[in-house]
Amino acid sequence: MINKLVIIGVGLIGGSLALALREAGAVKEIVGLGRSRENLEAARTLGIVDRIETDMASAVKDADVVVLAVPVAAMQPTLAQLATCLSPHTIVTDVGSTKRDVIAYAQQHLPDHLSRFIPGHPIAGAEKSGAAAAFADLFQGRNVVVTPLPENDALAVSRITAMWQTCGAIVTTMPAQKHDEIFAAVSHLPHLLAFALVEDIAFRANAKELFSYAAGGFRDFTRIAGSHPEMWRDICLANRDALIREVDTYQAQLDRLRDMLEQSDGKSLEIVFGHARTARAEWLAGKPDSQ
Ligand SMILES: NC(=O)C1=CN([C@@H]2O[C@H](COP(=O)(O)OP(=O)(O)OC[C@H]3O[C@@H](n4cnc5c(N)ncnc54)[C@H](O)[C@@H]3O)[C@@H](O)[C@H]2O)C=CC1
Ligand SMILES: O=C(O)C(=O)Cc1ccc(O)cc1
Repeated sequence: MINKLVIIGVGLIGGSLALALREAGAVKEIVGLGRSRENLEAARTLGIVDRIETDMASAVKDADVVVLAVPVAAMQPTLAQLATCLSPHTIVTDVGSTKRDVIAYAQQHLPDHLSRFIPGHPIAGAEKSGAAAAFADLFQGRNVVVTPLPENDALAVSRITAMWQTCGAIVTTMPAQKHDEIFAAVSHLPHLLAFALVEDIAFRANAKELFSYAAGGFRDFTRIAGSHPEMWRDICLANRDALIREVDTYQAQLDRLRDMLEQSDGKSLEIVFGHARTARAEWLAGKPDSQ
């Protein structure tokens, strides 16, 4: 049971966590803090938070758990502010999509609180944002990756693990470096590609005509280009070294396919498409559901 939970950034992820914990009866009081008054008011009206605060010190006073659910570049100023008013017993965790940068900010601003700063990343979400997009089931059956620090208190790690398990999530742990490399490949690269494809089509002279004929394949491939630009700017920059390596690898794959086209090498194209189709089917078959 969490007596006082503070969510900083009550958007899709912070709001969904609040709803899931409330639905599970695992929290007594939820306080919301954030940048946009309008979004916070919506969060209160929707029953996501019990009350909203504008002052960090009064928000986090005597909190058991503080969850940082702001875009990753906003983690630094948020941690700097938090450092001035955090109670020693409060456990702090984050939901950022990148982990090395957030950990570096925590090391910089909370050097004496690292035993209770537990880095985390729920692998669940959507292209929607804001409190109005939040829903309690978002984390059911989804993975949450925790990247513990050597300084972490074992009890604090188990409390954050239990918090996510209460939301129906499956918690795994790994080093932050490995986390950032994995998500560069399977999350950050696909988002970059989706944005790039839509950008490429949208600014052609005949864009309107092209879009008018785009069908389900285009919609599926580009769904994530509907994601929040500020959030994805921050993620791509925070993980730019790993993401650049993935862009280069993908570029090499495109060059390979381009050569096959130039050579009219249908046999090789079919082999690549076949491998990809089988690999995708095997991946989907191993997942608990099809998201
Ligand atoms: N959207 C997704 O699918 C996923 C996002 N994440 C991570 O979760 C975090 C939050 O993302 P979402 O909930 O999707 O975004 P969101 O845009 O729905 O919510 C972010 C909230 O933070 C507030 N905010 C922004 N800058 C702030 C600042 N400087 N100070 C205080 N509040 C501020 C915004 O007003 C908004 O309410 C990000 O770090 C993101 O990388 C993690 C997993 C999935
Ligand atoms: O919309 C989708 O399919 C996503 O990929 C959601 C998502 C976005 C960011 C994350 O760090 C994790 C999951």
